[in-house]
Amino acid sequence: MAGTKGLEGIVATESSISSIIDDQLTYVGYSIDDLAENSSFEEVIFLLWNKRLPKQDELESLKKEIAQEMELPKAVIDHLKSYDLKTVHPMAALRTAVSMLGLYDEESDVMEEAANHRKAVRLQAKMPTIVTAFARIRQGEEPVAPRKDLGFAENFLYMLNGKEAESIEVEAINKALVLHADHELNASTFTSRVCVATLSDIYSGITSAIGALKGPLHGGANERVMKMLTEIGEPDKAVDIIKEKLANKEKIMGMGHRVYRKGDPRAKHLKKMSAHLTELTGQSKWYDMSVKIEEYMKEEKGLPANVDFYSASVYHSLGIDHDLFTPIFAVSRVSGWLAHILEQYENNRLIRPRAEYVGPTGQQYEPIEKR
Ligand SMILES: CC(=O)SCCNC(=O)CCNC(=O)[C@H](O)C(C)(C)COP(=O)(O)OP(=O)(O)OC[C@H]1O[C@@H](n2cnc3c(N)ncnc32)[C@H](O)[C@@H]1OP(=O)(O)O
Ligand SMILES: O=C([O-])CC(=O)C(=O)O
Repeated sequence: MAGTKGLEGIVATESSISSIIDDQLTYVGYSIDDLAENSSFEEVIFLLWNKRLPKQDELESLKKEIAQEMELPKAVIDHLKSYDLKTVHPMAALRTAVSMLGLYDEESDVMEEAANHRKAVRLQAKMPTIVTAFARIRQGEEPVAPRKDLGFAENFLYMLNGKEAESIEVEAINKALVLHADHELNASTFTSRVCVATLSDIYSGITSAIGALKGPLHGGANERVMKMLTEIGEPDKAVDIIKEKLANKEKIMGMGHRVYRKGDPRAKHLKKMSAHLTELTGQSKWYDMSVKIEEYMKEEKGLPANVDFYSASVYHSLGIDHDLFTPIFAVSRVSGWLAHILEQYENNRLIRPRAEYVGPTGQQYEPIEKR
C-alpha cells in the first residue's frame, strides 16, 4: 500500500462544478475568461449552485434573497466586540463567527434540500458582513449595516468603507470575486467535502474550510505576497532579494501551483487589473516589482504566478488592509464550498482513505514507573 505524498494526482471524487484541463479553468463548462469579463459574482453563485446560468428573474431573486440575509445576529456582532481585535487575525475571527452563526440558525441541523439551500444563501450573504464588521470594529467604529439596494461587490465595499464605492473599485472587486469563486478540489474545498461527508452540517463544513484556506500554502499566500513586496520596497531590489530567499530555501509566496504547470489562467486577469489600478493610484512600483519577480521565477525555477500573486497589489491599490486579503478570498470561495457541499450531500459516501503505517511494531508495554 504505497501512499502519494499530498495526494498529488489522485482523483478523489467526481464533480460537475469546475474543471482544470490543460491549464484551462471552467465553471460548469464556462471559461473563466468569459466569466471574468462578463459576469456578476451573483451570476457565478447561481451557476455554481444550480449548474446553469440564471435567467434575469432568477438572478434578481437570488440577489434579493442574499440582500435579505446579510444582517448578522446581534450576538455575533457583540462577540466580535468582546475580544481584542488588534491581536486577532481576521481569518480566525471569521472562522469563529461562522461557527457561531450555526448556533443562531434554527435549521442548522436540518438536512432537507430546501433548508440546505436557505443556509447556503445565509452563509454567502453573511460572510462579507462579518469581514467588514470586524474591520470596522477594530478601528473603533460601528459596523455599517448592509444595504438592500446594492449588489454584492458594491455592498462589500460600502460596508467596509462606510461610503459608496467608485465604479472602478466595484468592478475590480466583482472580478476578483468571480475569479476566486471555485477551483475544483483545492485543499479547503476538499476539507469541506470531507467534513460534510460524515453528514455533518453546512456550518461545520464552512468553518473547517475557512481553517484550511487560512494557511500560507493556500489562501493565506495573498497577504504574504504583500508582506514580501513591502519588504522588498523597490523594483530594483526585487531580483536580489528573491535570489536570497531562494538560497535560504524560502518559498516565494504567490508562485507555483499543484495543478498548473504553464500558468494559472486567473493570474493574467489580476495582473491586468494590478497594472491599471497601481497606475491610477500612483503606486506602479508594486506592479513593476511583481512583474520582475514573476519573470525571474518563471525563468529560473519554471514556476508561474498563481491567483494569489497579483491579487495582493490589486487589493492594496484599493486601500484594503493586508490581513483582509484572505478573508476576501473566503467571501468569494464560500460560493464554491457551498456548491461542493450541496453536491456531496446529493451523492454522499463517507470519505475515509487509508494511511500506510510506517511506525514501530511489536512494542512491549512497560509500566510508567519503569520507563
Ligand atoms: C489559492 C492557492 O492556494 S494558490 C497557492 C498559494 N500558495 C502559495 O503561493 C505558496 C507558495 N507556493 C507553494 O508553496 C507551492 O508551489 C504550492 C503549495 C502552491 C504547491 O505545492 P506542491 O505542489 O506541493 O509543490 P512542492 O512544494 O512540492 O514544490 C515542488 C518544488 O518546487 C519548489 N517550489 C514550489 N513552489 C515554490 C515557491 N513558491 N517558491 C520556491 N520554490 C517553490 C519546491 O521547493 C520544490 O522544489 P524541490 O523539488 O527542489 O524540493
Ligand atoms: O487549487 C488549488 O490547489 C489552489 C487554488 O488555486 C485555489 O484554491 O484557488
